[in-house]
Amino acid sequence: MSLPPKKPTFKKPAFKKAPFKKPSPGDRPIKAPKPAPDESMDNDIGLNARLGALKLIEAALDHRGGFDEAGSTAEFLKLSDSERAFARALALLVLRRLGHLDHIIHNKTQKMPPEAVRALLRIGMAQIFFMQVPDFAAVSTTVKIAERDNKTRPFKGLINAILRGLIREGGLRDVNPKKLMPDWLWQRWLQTYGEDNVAAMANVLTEEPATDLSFRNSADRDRLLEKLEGEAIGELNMRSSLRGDLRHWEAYEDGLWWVQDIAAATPVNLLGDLTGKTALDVCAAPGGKTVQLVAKGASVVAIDRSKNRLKRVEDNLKRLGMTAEIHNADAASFDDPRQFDVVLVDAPCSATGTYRRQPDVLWGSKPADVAKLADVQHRLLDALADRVAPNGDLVYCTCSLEREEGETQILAFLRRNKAFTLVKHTADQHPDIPAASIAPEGWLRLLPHQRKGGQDGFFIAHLKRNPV
Ligand SMILES: C[S@@+](CC[C@H](N)C(=O)[O-])C[C@H]1O[C@@H](n2cnc3c(N)ncnc32)[C@H](O)[C@@H]1O
Repeated sequence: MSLPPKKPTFKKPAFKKAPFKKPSPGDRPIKAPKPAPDESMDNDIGLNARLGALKLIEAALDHRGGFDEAGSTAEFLKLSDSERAFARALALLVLRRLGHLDHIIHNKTQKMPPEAVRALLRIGMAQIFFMQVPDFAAVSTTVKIAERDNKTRPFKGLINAILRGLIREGGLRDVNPKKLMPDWLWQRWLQTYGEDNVAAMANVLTEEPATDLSFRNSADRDRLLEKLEGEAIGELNMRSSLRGDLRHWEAYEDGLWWVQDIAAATPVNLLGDLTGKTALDVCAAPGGKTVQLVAKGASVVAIDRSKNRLKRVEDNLKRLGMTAEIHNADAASFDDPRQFDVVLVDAPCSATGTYRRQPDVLWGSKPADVAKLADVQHRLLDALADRVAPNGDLVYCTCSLEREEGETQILAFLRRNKAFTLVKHTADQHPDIPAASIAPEGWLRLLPHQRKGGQDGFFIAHLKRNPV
């Protein structure tokens, strides 16, 4: 088949930068670490960053959570700030586009090359197509890394030829969305959500997610809209088009806002004013919803099983000048007889809904994870039901797109617990939530493509404990 005329279907995106601030980890796209003046492009600085990216990708593909583990090893932490930032940015781009990149490799080779060679081609292509890295640097560093290893050395000519050929072709062609994600997830979501939805959900991967912020009050949000280059997307929420180190963004030090995807902010947004009420946040870390509950006026008890992650709740509360009672405990066996006006169960889950920001969940998750986590959610719900005061609210949510962790879980809970009734939310009550994200049953099933610019995938059910 002959190629269409050289017409790139992809443009390197232009990003707005935060005013006059230094570059930061997570800032994308990013320049490759600069070579020292007397060194050629194959200097160790550039190579180390790319080798770091390869390690992150390998770990992410190996198992769930591998990306974060690899990012906290001593070896990775030895890299300089700019090398780490580059490595993370490159690895995330590869993971977001993995299906597409592998599809290109498949088309360009007669026989799929070994995994180590594919890994190199992926990082080369991601730099060429999506990063502000000069094409020659992307090619030469990739070939240089290939030369270092017996397994990849014989393929360095092939790598060089493929990457240069792609540069000559001038850009990426669109790809069937089915190629963008692992087949098992595509099939699963196809069954659950239908073809149009699953294709749109896959295409979300091709967009760079913006940063959403939650505020203590709408007056601060409105006042800061311009400075934070934001768009109001909820009563207390903003979508900012800024990039870069958010510690330098307006009012960060004043603790007026925190980063939180709009979907993640929605469970607490559903609750009204909580002044004078008590709230139990049982899977609290890193604390995004804890601080929302405090901001709404509740006295909050926050629990998390992970000591390390709980430290982040403490740090967040401190920065925002807020307080909560904190416990490091397993919520399923938390020995505390108190009942609360609000109990929030933001349960551990497969996190498949977070794939826009954490594309590693697509490739590290396995079908068996969902069943295991559904068991944990079941246990947590049963253990916590009695902590809800009569007439109190129980909000259950997961950042998962799997029914077993959402709809099925809540239907089963309601069958087991006659003391609870589902609160039916409607689109009329919530003009800020995409109407398609509110299910006829009254719970919320937020799909990533249902909001312009995307949102995390979430399931949210709001239950009321009946009065005695
Ligand atoms: C989805 S995250 C919570 C996110 C958090 N609510 C927020 O908005 O920032 C799930 C949390 O549940 C915690 N967790 C898992 N199992 C738990 C258990 N049995 N008891 C308490 N916390 C648990 C994990 O450590 C993790 O921090």
